[in-house]
Amino acid sequence: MTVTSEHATLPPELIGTFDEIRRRDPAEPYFHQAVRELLESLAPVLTQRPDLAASRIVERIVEPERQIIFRVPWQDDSGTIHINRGFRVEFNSALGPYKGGLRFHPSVNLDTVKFLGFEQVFKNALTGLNIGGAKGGSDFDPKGRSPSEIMRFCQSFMTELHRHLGEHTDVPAGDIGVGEREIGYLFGQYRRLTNRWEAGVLTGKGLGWGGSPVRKEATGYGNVLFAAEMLRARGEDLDGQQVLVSGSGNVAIYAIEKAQQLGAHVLTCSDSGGYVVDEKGIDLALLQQVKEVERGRLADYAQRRGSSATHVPGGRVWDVPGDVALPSATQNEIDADAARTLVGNGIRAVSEGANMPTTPDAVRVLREAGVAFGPGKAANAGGVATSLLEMRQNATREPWGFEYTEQRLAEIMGDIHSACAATAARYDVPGDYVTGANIAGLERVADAMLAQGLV
Ligand SMILES: NC(=O)C1=CN([C@@H]2O[C@H](COP(=O)(O)OP(=O)(O)OC[C@H]3O[C@@H](n4cnc5c(N)ncnc54)[C@H](O)[C@@H]3O)[C@@H](O)[C@H]2O)C=CC1
Ligand SMILES: O=C(O)CCC(=O)C(=O)O
Repeated sequence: MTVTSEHATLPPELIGTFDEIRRRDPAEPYFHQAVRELLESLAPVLTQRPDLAASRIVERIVEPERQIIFRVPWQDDSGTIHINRGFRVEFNSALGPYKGGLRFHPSVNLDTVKFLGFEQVFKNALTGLNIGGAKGGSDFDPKGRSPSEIMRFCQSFMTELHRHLGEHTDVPAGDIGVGEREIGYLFGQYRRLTNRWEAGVLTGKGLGWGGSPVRKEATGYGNVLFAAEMLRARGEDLDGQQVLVSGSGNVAIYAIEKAQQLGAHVLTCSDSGGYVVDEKGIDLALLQQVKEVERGRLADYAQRRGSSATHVPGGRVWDVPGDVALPSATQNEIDADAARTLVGNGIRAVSEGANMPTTPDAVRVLREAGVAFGPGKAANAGGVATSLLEMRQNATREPWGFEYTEQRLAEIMGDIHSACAATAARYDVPGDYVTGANIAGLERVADAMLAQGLV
């Protein structure tokens, strides 16, 4: 083994493990990035827990339990046949049934799904609940497709995937391009194929047929609650802060709502066509009308909002000065250059609503500048945690109210923040939420695996 500068940040005993991952799956850069980020945090726990190395827990944890790749044929409205590819990576079920969302986006490939599934394992462990980790999706592009095309695609996707699912086996939910509408089509097809009303097999369902209050809001709300906890630990709060949000989908919209409820001034949001800066603060009702109801573009928001809002085609929200950044669109959307701009503009906290939105170099820039940094596996865990609350309501057939469910979410986010902070302090890196989240998540999964024999 040749040790190179690329290995400098890895614990020496894990260099071989990391090289082996790259040798086996050389075309998976996102997965390598996610694994490296975890391994870089593990030196202190490996020193204190020699049982982990002896049982080769890290080598086992980086290998998915199962990867499913399948053909998804479907017909568009004009009768043309399309063939997409479907994926489900069932990464780890030591803590409970596989759990994690489905992403429909043309960029989806095995690498994307694998990195997301890997992150999901530790995120789900951090919730303190009994859920394993998985992720799935397809390279299907829903943009511009009619509702009946979306329905036919979902039906074809589920026709293959259903044999791998079950409320005690694997429970998907939404992610990019998959919301309540798509979950409805997927559930309908699952029910037809299995002849079972098995509500707990999918989460993110509609409220009238087994969904949970607050699931739709949970990821965005949870991320803002996590950011508020990080600020509180520094003697600050969100009231009056200038907040930058990227994205304008599910996570972004409900992050904006909760930040505004807590007194923040949300200046920005974005989509793949560009971003909006609104000096009066984002008008949530208008944003929801444009994005959730009309499924339109942000340029329409700026046009209808009047003089307070500017639409900037292309570009990035991170050039706008602000106090708190909530990246809520997609992976690697804050690079080192954007991070330096944020730091130069006086950013005080960055909390990841999206999965892996900050590149490793950018994370280093932020941490070295003393910015409070909430990694996605902790900060955006409110969505999956509320999915578990949905499954709980499905199992008992007892629906909860909005306020009660939101209170449970707030408690879970507070507990996740405390677990990360306490673990960071225990390993002599107080305030380092990355190390805290990685070690706390890994230890919970590892302990379950050790208790279950050679799994
Ligand atoms: N929906 C959920 O419960 C959870 C979602 N997440 C993560 O949050 C992020 C956003 O997901 P959702 O809001 O659910 O999806 P969504 O489909 O509702 O919205 C995605 C947003 O990101 C933007 N976007 C996507 N790809 C982009 C690209 N390549 N360039 C620029 N903008 C892009 C879209 O324009 C849209 O505004 C993803 O990283 C997802 O994995 C994390 C935890 C839970
Ligand atoms: O609610 C879920 O099961 C999964 C949410 C998700 O995909 C995520 O946390 O990234």
